[in-house]
Amino acid sequence: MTAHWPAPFSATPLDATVTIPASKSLTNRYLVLAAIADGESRLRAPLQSRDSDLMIGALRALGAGITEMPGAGDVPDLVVTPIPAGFTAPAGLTVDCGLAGTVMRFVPPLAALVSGAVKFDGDPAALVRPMAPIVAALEGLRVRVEDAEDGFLPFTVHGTGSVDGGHVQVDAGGSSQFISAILLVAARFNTPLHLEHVGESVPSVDHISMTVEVLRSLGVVVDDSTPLNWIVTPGPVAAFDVSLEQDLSNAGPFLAAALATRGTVRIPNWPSNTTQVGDKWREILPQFGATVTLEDGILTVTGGPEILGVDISDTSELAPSTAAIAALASTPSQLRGISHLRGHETDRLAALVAEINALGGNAVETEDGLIINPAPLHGGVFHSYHDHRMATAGAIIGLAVPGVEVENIATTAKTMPAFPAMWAAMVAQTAEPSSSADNASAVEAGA
Ligand SMILES: O=C(O)C1=C[C@@H](OP(=O)(O)O)[C@@H](O)[C@H](O)C1
Ligand SMILES: C=C(OP(=O)(O)O)C(=O)O
Repeated sequence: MTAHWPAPFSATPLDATVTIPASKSLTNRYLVLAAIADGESRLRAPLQSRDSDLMIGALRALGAGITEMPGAGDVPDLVVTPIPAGFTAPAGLTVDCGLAGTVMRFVPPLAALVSGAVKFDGDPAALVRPMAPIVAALEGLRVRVEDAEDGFLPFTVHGTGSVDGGHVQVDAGGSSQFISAILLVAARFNTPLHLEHVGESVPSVDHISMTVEVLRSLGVVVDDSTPLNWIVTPGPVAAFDVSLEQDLSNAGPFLAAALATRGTVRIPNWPSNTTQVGDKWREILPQFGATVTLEDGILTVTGGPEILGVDISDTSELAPSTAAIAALASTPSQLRGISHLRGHETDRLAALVAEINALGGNAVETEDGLIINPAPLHGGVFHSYHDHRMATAGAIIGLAVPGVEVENIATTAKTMPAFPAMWAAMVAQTAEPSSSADNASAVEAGA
């Protein structure tokens, strides 16, 4: 059994500069689109992590050529040649989705565009994540999906090499990825796709906007003028050469560190214009009493003298970090509109309540989120549930509460394998202020 990770505690305010690896959501979208583009594409400084590795493995298995090439920095670029026309999946192919929502939702519609049977499987925790709407959408597009009656992985997609579009209804109340998945490949359908959401409200709508914006940037015509309806016109996906933005959602724990220690954390190269939901930290953190500035591309967050409670909706994948900050606040917080977190890497609402309360906190689950009341926290084990954002939530709390140990910190490899080293280096910058410039580059290198 791996030892628990003693979360670094900082009795003094941090003063640190951190650079974050590339966005998971952008890397995995661009990888899928490169696999169906009209020529060779290049991803510069992409994410290197378990989720991106799983996507690369899936796309290679489906016929795409993906090669590492030296990049401008430490991270190699990826050069992608698209899936050849008429590709047939090798007999017995199983795609390992791990625990990656972007792989288990985005790749099955792509498998429908090649010939042959492709089985999708994943980690034990992946086998309880909702998949029924993807299966229903594929079946609505007249794609045969085998063993999918229970609405979960594993199942097998029987592709015929082409998909006709048409009007498809999908209930994306459980995940925005059900919409993104179909939209991403729809330009390669034979006829226009009209995708319509039916059901309760769609979560994580920023991620759907990201999908639409990325598609448009590659010449795909998407009409989203009617709310909850998307029409995609068949046509080429233009081959591309993109530099990936850093992951602004994964910036969250580092920015939260400024609040947890009443210190300052700076992130250079913050994009001035982005589709990432993580840009919302600029709205969220001031509500907790932090000062946030964006000048010359440097995002600077300084924690206030105390953390104020918040009442906030639709934090999507930012919710675990937001809850961790709320657990350190001096007034109550309510997080709303995140019931779908029950279908993320784990049931995040139950997990956050269990782990915050195990440290002496006072968190309760509501129908659509969490209420977190102020309470003095103490040290103890913070369990991760194989969830990278649970692990980083434990790290945030551990900065302010001595004696927190995070179980399975290695699960951060899902989107940020260097997290433990980056976190230690961030804390070390403050411990040795005279060498802060050196430490800044160590953090940037993820050393
Ligand atoms: O499309 C994407 O890249 C994502 C969409 C969101 O999923 P949900 O809509 O299931 O929240 C988000 O939480 C996930 O981390 C990434
Ligand atoms: C929900 C998340 O991931 P996934 O892409 O696996 O859905 C997440 O990263 O917070």
